[in-house]
Amino acid sequence: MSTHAADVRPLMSRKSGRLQGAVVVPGDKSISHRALILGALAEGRTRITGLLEAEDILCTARALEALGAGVERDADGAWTVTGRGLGGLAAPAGDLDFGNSGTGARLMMGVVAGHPLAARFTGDASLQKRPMGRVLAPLQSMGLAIEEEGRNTLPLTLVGTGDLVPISYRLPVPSAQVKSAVLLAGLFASGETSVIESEKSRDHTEKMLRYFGAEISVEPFEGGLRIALEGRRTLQGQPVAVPGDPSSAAFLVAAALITPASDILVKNVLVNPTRTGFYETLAEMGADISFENEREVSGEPVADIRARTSELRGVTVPAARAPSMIDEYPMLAALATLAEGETLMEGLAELRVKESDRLAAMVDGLVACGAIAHARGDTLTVLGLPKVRGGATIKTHMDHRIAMSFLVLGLATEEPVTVDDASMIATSFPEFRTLMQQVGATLDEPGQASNEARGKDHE
Ligand SMILES: O=C(O)C1=C[C@@H](OP(=O)(O)O)[C@@H](O)[C@H](O)C1
Ligand SMILES: C=C(OP(=O)(O)O)C(=O)O
Repeated sequence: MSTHAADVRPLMSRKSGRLQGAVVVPGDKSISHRALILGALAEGRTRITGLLEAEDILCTARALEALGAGVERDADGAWTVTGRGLGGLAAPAGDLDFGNSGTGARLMMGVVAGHPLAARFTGDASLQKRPMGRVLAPLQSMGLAIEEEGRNTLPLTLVGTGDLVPISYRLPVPSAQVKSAVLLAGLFASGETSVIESEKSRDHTEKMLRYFGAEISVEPFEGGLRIALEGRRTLQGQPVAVPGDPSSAAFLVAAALITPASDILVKNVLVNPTRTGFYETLAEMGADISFENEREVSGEPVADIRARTSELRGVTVPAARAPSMIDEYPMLAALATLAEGETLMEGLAELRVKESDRLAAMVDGLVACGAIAHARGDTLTVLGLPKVRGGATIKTHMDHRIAMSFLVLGLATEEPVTVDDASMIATSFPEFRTLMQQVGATLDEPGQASNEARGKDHE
């Protein structure tokens, strides 16, 4: 059971002046999970530079180690994974604990499915509420067995097999995690496994599989895409340089837009088009942002993102854009409170099954801050105001993105914004507070700010 309740740490942000500077955000979370996993399934060694050293990723690293892969942090900060080859992982001695990470748990289900071993998957209180049926259903049709039959949430004991059968699977939900779990399982099945998606979701698994030597094709299919993988092909360990996470960069960019006279450069950010919906939306809202120094790193497009203070206007964000900015809606919703007019965000059903129900958490928190927001079905509407009051303590529900989004909003509200627990930020972006402070943002523990103020009164 998680000991999370004991570590709860509130954090407060206050109206900030000019933010400026150049920062480097930590490595992309999605690519980091995949580099560790493919490294473990490959022959030979995979050296990873820029790996995100956050809780979600460390959980995946520990799970792979428990399954027999070699995972080590080198003295220079790079990580080396010693692969066991396809099908070479072994039964773990204890539970595989994925903490707060949906990606880690779901991708690793595809890996365990292809090995003749049993593993008990578990996670924290948030992860234990999240739906796993979306991954278990296709994996079961390939041959995975579940000890707790009929159960779709963790903890679960999964029993894999050396005899997976390939499937052709049409994604019922737009999810890169489901797509990736099926493709990873497909590595172990003899013949072609294919996944059909109607909206293109992040494609890091496909790209990295190809890079490690898998036989994989991606073709247009009935208005969407069909990804086909030939099973039982050896993967070869490769060097991987992980670029900065655009989902983490989003918080710094957003902070620059809503604080006066700000100018921030976030360097070395992944700008794969399956991940840049937030930046596209910001441009439509009139934000002063630009991609500079565009280049390619390990087969992924990378750029430095510059953001300056901007007058934003409300826009309609179409449902088709949701997969490419799925984790950025909390931040966008917070920004929309300060844009002129209405922002309508459509097609957000998936937000209800993230680390928290993000639609509900955003509406509740925004309304508590004096903003105007409501959710109807899978649409979120926010009406911008010239000023937002703030002055609330936000319930973050063990959700890192809710915590970071409200801390950014608090830099521009009239009164400070407190989040009830900032500890979950460590799951994806442990350097958040340091980097925000480095560019000039005012973030402190709630008691700390009032002590400082009191100290000043006596000076
Ligand atoms: O594949 C991935 O790395 C991810 C996919 C997305 O989840 P879904 O697959 O549930 O959309 C995203 O929200 C998550 O942060 C990372
Ligand atoms: C949804 C997220 O991650 P995961 O699904 O891996 O928990 C996220 O980081 O916003």
